[in-house]
Amino acid sequence: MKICVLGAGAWGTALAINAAGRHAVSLWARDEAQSQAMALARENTRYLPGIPLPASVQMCSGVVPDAVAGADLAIIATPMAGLRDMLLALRGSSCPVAWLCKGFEHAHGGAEGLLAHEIQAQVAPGLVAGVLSGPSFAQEVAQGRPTALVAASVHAGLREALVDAFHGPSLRVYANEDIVGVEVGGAVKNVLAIATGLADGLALGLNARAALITRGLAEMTRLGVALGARADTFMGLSGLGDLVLTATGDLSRNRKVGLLLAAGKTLEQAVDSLGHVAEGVYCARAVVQRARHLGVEMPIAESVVALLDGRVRPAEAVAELMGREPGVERP
Ligand SMILES: NC(=O)c1ccc[n+]([C@@H]2O[C@H](COP(=O)([O-])OP(=O)(O)OC[C@H]3O[C@@H](n4cnc5c(N)ncnc54)[C@H](O)[C@@H]3O)[C@@H](O)[C@H]2O)c1
Ligand SMILES: O=P(O)(O)OC[C@H](O)CO
Repeated sequence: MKICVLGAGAWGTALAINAAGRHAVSLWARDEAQSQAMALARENTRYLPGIPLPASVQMCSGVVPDAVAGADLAIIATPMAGLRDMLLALRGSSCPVAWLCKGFEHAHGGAEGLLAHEIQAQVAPGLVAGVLSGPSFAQEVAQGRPTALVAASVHAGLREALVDAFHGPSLRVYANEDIVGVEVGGAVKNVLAIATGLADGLALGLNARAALITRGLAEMTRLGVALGARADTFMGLSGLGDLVLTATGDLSRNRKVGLLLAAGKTLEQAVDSLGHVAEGVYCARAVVQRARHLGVEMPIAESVVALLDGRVRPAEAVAELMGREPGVERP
């Protein structure tokens, strides 16, 4: 199969490396200089240092439709901020497309922040498209360490193409029809990982971490179901699986943001120090906005937004959550 990966950040590079032994893989970088440097060094020194780029991965840059010409599958590996433009560039293409981004689009003006498949329905409804998600740190996938992903789409052909493309000795790819649930899980876990990082940074203890993960899963499920997802999707890889990984794994950029805020860094300092995107920072407001619109209660996500907006300090966010009225346990 010919696979074109659009975006040479950590995750696009890792998946290109993983698939290279089994498929013809090209890796597109928007910055031509970065593309040339990677072709020369056979390494992504900026986003995935220390991991060799197989000789068979072809680096490219330039016009997107030219890059995907002749490909059997295009993978959009940009952050959510780049997805709309990428889909616009691919509008009219007959190549099946999957995105890897996890978030809601940053809400602009009065408009609501959209999930990836909602953006696609708006700007490129004719594409055969879907998402590849699940608990996966780029570094581990690039090193060939065992990982399980989920391929979600309403198109059976796209789900099968993603399994054919990436299922292999170190990657298991499960198919799922519930694209809404898979995307909501991937987006909301990033916001919750900021909360867990914060709690761990404040040394609140393991009980607090477990409480945040469990009640966070309930928030994620409530929002997802209100948006049309199946509740059981949140018990799967893109729900509980990715939440546990991101909330507890120190490779997570979103968790790091929480840890840094707890250590007294400003949001700007925290984000600048990462060198990578932390999608939770950009989609937390959209999560809360969509939840409010649907009448869904998301107190943990609300606290994360208050913190990111500078309306409360870390200790105040915790006090606010603990001071809520007692309630009945339900998802
Ligand atoms: N890194 C991971 O472990 C991982 C795993 C699963 C999913 N994801 C998701 O994949 C997406 C990409 O993450 P990443 O880790 O590769 O990010 P990264 O920060 O490592 O790299 C981002 C890449 O996108 C490019 N980029 C940035 N803004 C862009 C824009 N507006 N338009 C086009 N290109 C742009 C950058 O030049 C860079 O090549 C995110 O949504 C992330 O949540 C990441
Ligand atoms: O580093 P993070 O927090 O963006 O998380 C990376 C992946 O989404 C984990 O599945």
